[in-house]
Amino acid sequence: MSAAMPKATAKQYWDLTKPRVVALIVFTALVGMFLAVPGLPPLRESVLGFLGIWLAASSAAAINQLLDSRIDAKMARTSWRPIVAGQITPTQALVFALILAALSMVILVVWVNTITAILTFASLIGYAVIYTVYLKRATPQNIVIGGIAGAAPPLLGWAAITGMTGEWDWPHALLLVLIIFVWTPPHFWALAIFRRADYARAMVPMLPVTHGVEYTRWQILFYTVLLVVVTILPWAAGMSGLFYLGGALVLGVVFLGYAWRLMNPPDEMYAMKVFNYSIVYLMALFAFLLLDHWLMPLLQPAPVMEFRPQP
Ligand code: HEM
Ligand SMILES: CC(C)=CCC/C(C)=C/CC/C(C)=C/COP(=O)(O)OP(=O)(O)O
Repeated sequence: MSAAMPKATAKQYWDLTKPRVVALIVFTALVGMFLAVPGLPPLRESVLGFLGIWLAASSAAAINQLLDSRIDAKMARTSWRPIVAGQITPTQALVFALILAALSMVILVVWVNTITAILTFASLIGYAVIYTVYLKRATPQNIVIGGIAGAAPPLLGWAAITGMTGEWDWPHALLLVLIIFVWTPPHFWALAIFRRADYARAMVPMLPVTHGVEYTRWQILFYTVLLVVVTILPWAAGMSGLFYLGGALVLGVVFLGYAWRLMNPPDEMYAMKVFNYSIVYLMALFAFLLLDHWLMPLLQPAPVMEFRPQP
């Protein structure tokens, strides 16, 4: 290895994959897997599907950092990242991301199914290329459109278990995608309000930069109301029970409280409180979906045995 080539550590490669974001992404994929069938999903498709989606999301995050390193260098929040800090070279990052993506595709095609591989690859391209290269730099609606890729994982998990067989219940899977899709704007714009100076310096047209903080707060409130409405749909569609509905409504009312308070916040840091809550919210909402899926059958009344007297 030449002197110019830094010796990157495992921790730096780990950071390249945005591990905490990806952890929540694969959790939503896991919930999609569990909701796809009654009882427990098959072990091979679950484990290898999970691994394939995790590798693809990690690869997408690494490509994002590779293509965004010039923007990341200009922002206080991201200037520590391994490519910006010179700990990992762009070539090393590219090779690493391509290995992860190739491993993911081999695992999904060989041991899971082709439709999951295709959808996962589309999500990878959607985030790493379409969002990062085009949308992020072009329009304040970047994260709304780009949010489709981040919202896809429950569908990927679902597809890993059912494939496109007769059991392929895509409308229910799409409800989970819709929830994350509508959740993304309040999640991201709360952070973007707090970090707007960073985005302005890096010339990234995020909503608080292009349309101001006041307008962004209204948009957050609008999407949070919409979020509470769409989180009722899994119950309305008969996919989840009252346990889920109760959890979703409590979580949703708290989120609405945060979004409402953000209209007139006590301090600058309040937007970060909303952002942090958005993460707890999504984690807890998907945990409710999962628990409800397991609890519902237990709460059903046992079938009444018909008693026939012996002749
Ligand atoms: C286009 C869609 C999205 C955008 C623009 C976005 C943006 C962001 C940004 C800028 C951060 C701060 C990251 C940092 O400082 O390193 C963040 C953090 C986070 N995001 Fe998102 N996000 C999106 C979608 C998602 C999705 C789909 C999930 C999971 C299902 C997610 C989960 C998280 C988590 C868990 C964190 C906290 C990471 C930490 O504490 O280090 N995000 N997001
Ligand atoms: C295959 C598959 C399931 C792909 C998932 C895609 C994925 C990893 C989505 C994460 C979304 C995210 C962190 C966006 C922020 O990017 P940013 O560039 O705006 O944020 P930054 O400024 O922190 O880099």
